[in-house]
Amino acid sequence: MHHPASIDWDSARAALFEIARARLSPAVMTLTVHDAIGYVLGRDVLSPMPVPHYDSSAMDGYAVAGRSPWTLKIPDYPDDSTQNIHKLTLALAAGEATPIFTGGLIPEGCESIVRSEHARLEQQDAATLLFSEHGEPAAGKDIRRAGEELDRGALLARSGTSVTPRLAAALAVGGIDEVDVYEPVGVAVAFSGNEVITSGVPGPGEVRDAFMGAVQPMVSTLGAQVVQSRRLPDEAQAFTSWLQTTDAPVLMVTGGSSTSGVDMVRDTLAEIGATYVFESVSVRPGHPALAALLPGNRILLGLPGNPLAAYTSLYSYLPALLDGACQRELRTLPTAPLARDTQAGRGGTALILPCALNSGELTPLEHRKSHMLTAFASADALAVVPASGASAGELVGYIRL
Ligand SMILES: Nc1nc2c(c(=O)[nH]1)N[C@H]1C(S)=C(S)[C@@H](COP(=O)(O)OP(=O)(O)OC[C@H]3O[C@@H](n4cnc5c(N)ncnc54)[C@H](O)[C@@H]3O)O[C@H]1N2
Ligand code: MOO
Repeated sequence: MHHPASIDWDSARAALFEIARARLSPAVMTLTVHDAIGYVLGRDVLSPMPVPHYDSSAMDGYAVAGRSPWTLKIPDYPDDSTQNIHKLTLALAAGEATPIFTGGLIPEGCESIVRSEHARLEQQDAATLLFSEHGEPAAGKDIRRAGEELDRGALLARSGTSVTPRLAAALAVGGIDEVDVYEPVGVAVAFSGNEVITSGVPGPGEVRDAFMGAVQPMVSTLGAQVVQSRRLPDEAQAFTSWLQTTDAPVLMVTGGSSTSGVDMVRDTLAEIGATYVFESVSVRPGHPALAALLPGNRILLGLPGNPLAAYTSLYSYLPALLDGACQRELRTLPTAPLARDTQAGRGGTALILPCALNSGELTPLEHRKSHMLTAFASADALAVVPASGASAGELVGYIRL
């Protein structure tokens, strides 16, 4: 029996990242900033203006010039309270003041702001005089300057960045209406397993499907899009024809990946002229996971049939593939300390463990064998424990779920 060469988990991710970067090039489309939420920027976004774009008051109060007391000048405010009064200003000479609101345009001649709670007004003959109860304000006090956050033409967001609602808000403030984003990478998924049933309580020798219906939203959470999803019989010819005729940049199959010689995926790959990106990974669960380059610059991800192994593999490899496709850096994992000593996997491999993440600490959950899903269902993160194992308190990388 052929024993496929295993590579370590980091190398598997790096190899997939490289092949996706070289072979996939998702199209770029233009969307409004808010429709672009959930997509990945396909081009840098430069600021069309300085941010903030004008000098404004940071406080409600009075714009002043020169030293106190200041003679108050009041603009003609419109009766219509829906009007924008932020633009209504009166130029100031030394010794003058005018009311201003937070965000109001700084009038010509203004040197600083006296906050309303520090202001005292006194009527003297026809004039209203303004005094500051906080002493003379320093020059520039409570004035927010144009460009203090970004210069005109500065990078607002880099290509490859995911558009979150937070980024959309920052882009809108920067005066951006539309951005260029990558079309999500299309993923065709095939689920194998003649023993799999799709409804009801399974009898002995049958299993209820762990994938269909869950993989699709998971793939979109990870930033790609399922474009086709089907069941395949455990039959080499059906699998070969699916591989040959499916026109999607990424193909993903669950099950049939085992290295025992009774599973169909590996036998078929050589036949259709595929080359392995990796054949097997030194990690548990999920060592039979594989990736291959198919004719036509398509990439196949073979996920093991055991449900937890399939999902840990999906979360391990699809993000690396998408980082490559979107021409950005391969993401590095955040780290956190393990709550207890953890041994390496059987045969000295790395381990991927469903964990709770509490107070910054990763606690491995019970029921995490590769055919079990309850720990994964409630986990906050998948910890990646190195092949050497890790002691309590040691930092390990993790994937946030
Ligand atoms: N002799 C060996 N046997 C196995 C090895 C090995 O190295 N030598 N590896 C084991 C490991 S580890 C895994 S993981 C699995 C990989 O199996 P396959 O990818 O070939 O998947 P299947 O054999 O089709 O299924 C395995 C397991 O998963 C269940 N399954 C499959 N699809 C579904 C589904 N949609 N929903 C729920 N459960 C599913 C299937 O019934 C099996 O129980 O091989 C080990 N064996
Ligand atoms: O490695 Mo298997 O993938 O343990 O379940």
